[in-house]
Amino acid sequence: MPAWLTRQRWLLLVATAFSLYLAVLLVTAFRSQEQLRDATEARLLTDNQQLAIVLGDFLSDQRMFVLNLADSHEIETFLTNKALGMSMRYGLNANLYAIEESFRRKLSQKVVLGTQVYNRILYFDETGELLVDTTPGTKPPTPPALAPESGPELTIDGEHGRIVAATSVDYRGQPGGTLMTVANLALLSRYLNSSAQDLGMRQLIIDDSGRELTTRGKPVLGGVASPPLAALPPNRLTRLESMAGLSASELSKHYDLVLRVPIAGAPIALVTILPTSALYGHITSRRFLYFATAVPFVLVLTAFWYDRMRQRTERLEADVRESNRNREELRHHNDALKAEIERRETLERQLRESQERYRTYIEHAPEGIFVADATRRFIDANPAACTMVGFTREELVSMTITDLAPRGLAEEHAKLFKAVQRNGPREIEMRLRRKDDAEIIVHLRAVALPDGIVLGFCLDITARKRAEEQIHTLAYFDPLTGLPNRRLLMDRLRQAMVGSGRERSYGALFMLDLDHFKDLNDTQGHDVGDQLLTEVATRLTACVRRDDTVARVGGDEFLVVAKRLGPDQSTAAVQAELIAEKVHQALGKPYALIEGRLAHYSNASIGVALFHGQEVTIEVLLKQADVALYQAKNAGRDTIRFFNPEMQATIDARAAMEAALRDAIRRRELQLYYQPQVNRDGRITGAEALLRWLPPSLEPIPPDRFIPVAEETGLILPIGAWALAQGCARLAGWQKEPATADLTLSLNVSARQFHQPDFVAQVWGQIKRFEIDPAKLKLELTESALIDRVDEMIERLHRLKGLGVGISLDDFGTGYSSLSYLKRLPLDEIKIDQSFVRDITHDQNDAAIVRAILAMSRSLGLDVIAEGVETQEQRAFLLRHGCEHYQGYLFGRPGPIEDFPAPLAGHGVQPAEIFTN
Ligand SMILES: Nc1nc2c(ncn2[C@@H]2O[C@@H]3COP(=O)(O)O[C@H]4[C@@H](O)[C@H](n5cnc6c(=O)[nH]c(N)nc65)O[C@@H]4COP(=O)(O)O[C@H]3[C@H]2O)c(=O)[nH]1
Repeated sequence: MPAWLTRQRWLLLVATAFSLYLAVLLVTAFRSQEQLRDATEARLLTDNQQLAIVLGDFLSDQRMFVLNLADSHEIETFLTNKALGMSMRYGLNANLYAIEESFRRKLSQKVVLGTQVYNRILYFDETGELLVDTTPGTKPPTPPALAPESGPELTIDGEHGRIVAATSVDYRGQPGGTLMTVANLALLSRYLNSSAQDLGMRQLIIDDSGRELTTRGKPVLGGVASPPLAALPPNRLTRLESMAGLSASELSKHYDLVLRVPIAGAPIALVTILPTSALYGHITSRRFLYFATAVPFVLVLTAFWYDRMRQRTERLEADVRESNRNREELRHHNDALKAEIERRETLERQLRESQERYRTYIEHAPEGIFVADATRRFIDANPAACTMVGFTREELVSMTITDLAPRGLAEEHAKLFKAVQRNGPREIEMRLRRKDDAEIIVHLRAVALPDGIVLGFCLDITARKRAEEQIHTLAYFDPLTGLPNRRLLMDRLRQAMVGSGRERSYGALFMLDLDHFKDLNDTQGHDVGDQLLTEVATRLTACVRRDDTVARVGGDEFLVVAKRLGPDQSTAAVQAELIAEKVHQALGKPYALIEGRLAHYSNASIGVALFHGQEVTIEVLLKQADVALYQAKNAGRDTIRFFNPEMQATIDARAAMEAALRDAIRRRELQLYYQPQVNRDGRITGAEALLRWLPPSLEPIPPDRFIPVAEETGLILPIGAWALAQGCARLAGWQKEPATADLTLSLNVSARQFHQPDFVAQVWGQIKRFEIDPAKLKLELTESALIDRVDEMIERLHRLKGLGVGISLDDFGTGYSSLSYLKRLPLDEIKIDQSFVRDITHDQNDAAIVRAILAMSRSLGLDVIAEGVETQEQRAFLLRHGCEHYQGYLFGRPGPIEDFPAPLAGHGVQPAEIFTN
């Protein structure tokens, strides 16, 4: 079945076919019914015409009858006698009597349908006198004036219900009077179809005024003339409703059709009125047929219309569904669009706000912010940037980044710019040229943006850099000779030892001491002594290779580190001896002091210790050189001595020290001394706990002697743990008394102790154990404790800070820290080393270092405490330059807690047993 032939279509087709079939049937029926209708009408007409002929014949008989009477021999006899002059009395009356008798006979003879046709026969003479009357007694009708030779005249007298026929009597060309017959008008009704009434039809005869003359049964018109009936077109079936005057008449209530057939020879007509049903009752009504014919078409049309409507409805429904779906989609799209618009508006608003916010940040940012496009041309700069380089914003936007480069650095700046564009953010320190041609150092953070734009955040670190450089120079170089000082020497020596191990070659440490230098100083003064030291430095430097190190580590003490002396000990020893000899000779030459006016001869004692990698620690190596120097001096000065196995005795002494320390620990000969720390008003704010070895019946052994041994041997770990517990116990005691509750306690932590992985846990354990306020505990760390595994140590410091403990950086200035490194440490306090404080009032360098440290600490927001303050001058100097915390003999020496100023001494809490071995 094809797709288009759906169930509905199938039904439609069947309905159409059936309807067409029905239509054909109906048309056929319609046509046959029409024929039947025509035939019925024709028969009705024929019937009526035949009846009219019969009636016409009847009337014609009347004429003939009167004509025949006029020609009767009785009348002729009469007229002849009359013409002969016979008088009435004697003959004519007899003739008239004969006429009358003859007439009477004729009357009775003329019978139609069993009824006598004529009622009366009358004969008038030519004057109009009635001669013969078959029915005397009633008023005779008036004879009409007939023209001679004219035929008989027939008058229908509806009023009197008679048909009067009159003819003139002609006697040999002379008028012989008038003869009249009167017939019963009702006789005509006898001819009318009696069965018509049964069929619902009525037949009547009307005159030319429309008056009803005869009727069978009840009169139809009720005696009233109906002119429209008389005016009906003859022999045609006419609908009453179409006729003026009849359409609304009483007649039209019962009848629909009328047929008038004129009757020949008289002014009358036969009228048949009938209802449609009487004529067409057996014929299916045309309306029905129309209707029946129309039904299939209507059905088909309806079906088609229905199908169309159904299709349109389906289409409409589909459209509606589609449109609903579209509307739904549209609504979704609309909602999504609205949400998107709202989201974008919010974003735009946020963007605007954020742009304004960022613009404000940028405008007020302390950092200089430069923006350059892909061609390196500045397109924006904030006020801080303009201030930094001295150009206005308008001037800057007409410049490129290389215009800010100092002479010779343009290419480097351009390269950096390209590198940022290619590889992303860069952080670098660089130099810039100001408008006044001054150079500044900036810390630049450059980031690349889309479209090649580069954003640069600059911090002017010129002042800091200068201070740093100054600190560095002052901290690592001997200001008199320009040689590295002890700190730098230690660093170089450590590097040399590491390098020696890596390169598998020996190196040597030379320790020199000028013989009798003190004498020169004392006799000629410090200036001359300084001249000698400067010259010694020059000669020493000339004796060694460029990458060897010559350092001045004390008044007349010099150290030389020589590297790469050979792969084996003997070669190295030879090389070292050569160098020592060379030095010895160089230093032994005369010195022209005081501008050549004083010739001075000086010798040096030299101790040499070879090293190979890190077979011994740096401290041991120094000790070895020291021992060798000691030997040289003992040997009468001006000599060179190598450290040798015999010198091992000194080392052994160290081992003995370790053993003694172990015993001391066991015997609990260690004790914490407390040295007060004060503020600018001299009020005690806390104390530093310092370890003391107190052997019975001997002088206390200072920590400088036993702590290095403890560190080397690892004994510092239990000692440090004990000191921590002891310190916390002391703090707990202080916390109990209002007078001491605010005191802080600084505890020294050695590098080895700090490097223990569980160190933070140990500290926390003691804090919990003694329930102390962690903020009152300060841990003092030296820079050397933080040099290895920097990130891990910084993270550990952060965890300590997280406990609430304070962190103090001990011996500041003696280490190697750069400011940028220090910035990363979470410090609370910096402790200026006593070596700087000692000569602060008369040594410009130390004073400058201390000033720089104080300024730097201020900028980093750190507290500063100066240690080793012994004099009021030192305190005054420090106070003047912003140092507000002090520690030193001026305020109190380290001592047992009992010596601590009352009432601060009392109330200690004894920790439990501390030593495990
Ligand atoms: N000339 C002079 N010296 C002053 C003055 N004021 C204080 N001092 C001394 O300076 C040193 C300060 O301690 P430090 O720098 O931490 O230096 C300490 C510290 O590094 C270490 N040390 C002391 N106790 C401990 C401890 O419990 N554990 C660890 N790991 N090291 C400790 O031993 C070093 C030396 O300690 P001490 O001999 O007690 O020496 C102490 C102290 O007595 C002064 O006005 N003039």
